Amino acid sequence: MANEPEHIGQRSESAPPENGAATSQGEPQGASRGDAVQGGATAVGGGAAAGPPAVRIQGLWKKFGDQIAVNGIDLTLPAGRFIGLVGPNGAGKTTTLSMVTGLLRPDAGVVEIGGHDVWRDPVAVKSRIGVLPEGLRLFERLSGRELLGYMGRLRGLPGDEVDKRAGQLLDVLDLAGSQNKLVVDYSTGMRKKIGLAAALLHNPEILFLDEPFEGVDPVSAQTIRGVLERYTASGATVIFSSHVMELVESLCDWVAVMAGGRIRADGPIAQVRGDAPSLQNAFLELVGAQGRGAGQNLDWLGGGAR
Ligand SMILES: Nc1ncnc2c1ncn2[C@@H]1O[C@H](COP(=O)(O)OP(=O)(O)OP(=O)(O)O)[C@@H](O)[C@H]1O
Repeated sequence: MANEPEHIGQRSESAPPENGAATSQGEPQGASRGDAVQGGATAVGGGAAAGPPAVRIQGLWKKFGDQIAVNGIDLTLPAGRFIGLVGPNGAGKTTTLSMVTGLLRPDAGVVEIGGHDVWRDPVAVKSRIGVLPEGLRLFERLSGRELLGYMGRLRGLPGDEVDKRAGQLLDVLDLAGSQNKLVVDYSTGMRKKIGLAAALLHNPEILFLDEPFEGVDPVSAQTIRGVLERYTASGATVIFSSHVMELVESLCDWVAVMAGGRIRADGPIAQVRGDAPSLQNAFLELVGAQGRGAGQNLDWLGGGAR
């Protein structure tokens, strides 16, 4: 199990909750590389700050009908890191993040945030985390400024503190000019930014972001990046999912690779990258996509040659 020091080269997944998913235990574990580089638990003990890890996941399972979305994962993510959760479409990233942040109840498994059980101790957990979920639902009929005011009060912050923080976040995220516009009229990127501001308002210890850079222009991406780097420099933890490997490689110091509902590798970026020239190459190898054809069967496709 991931909570015990494991031998490198051995990733043991937990048993399924009942008999439902037993067949998956017999599936091939994907690239052997994944087995060789998993390093969450051992590396945490080997130098990260003392105290509980940011996230400890044990035997986490979720099925939707016959579809196993998350296949009994064990994962320990250290505190104070910039962590990327990567994986192909349908890997189980959003389902995992939803269960970790208390938005979706697992079929089985335990999740602890900063040593607190997400389902047994939700108040302690929710005061420590900020979340920018996928498909963020916002109060559309509030202005950006009103939304932050409301979220700040929900978090129990005094009104003048909410005003101060909201004003600063709106400025930094370049939303000050749109603060009185209704959220329903915000663009995709503006929604991401106001969602990020709402997630940061109470100064959480751990920030979970599902695809924070999707639909965000390069200038705003740079701004978000700066805010997140400043945030982690204070010792806080960012955990975000992404498909953009260059981004993960340049931003993160820790990565977990998911595919088919399982963790294929996790640990410091350099360790997961190994001898591969880039994280992208390592990723393709880990998820078994290396050498996948680029549409050779589409022999009819070639509009330019007409
Ligand atoms: N509410 C749901 N009902 C049925 N199946 C679901 C549901 N949510 C997720 N799934 C399935 O679970 C699997 C994992 O989906 P998930 O959204 O967690 O993947 P992901 O890694 O976030 O993918 P992407 O990168 O495309 O966003 C997929 O096969 C998906 O179809």
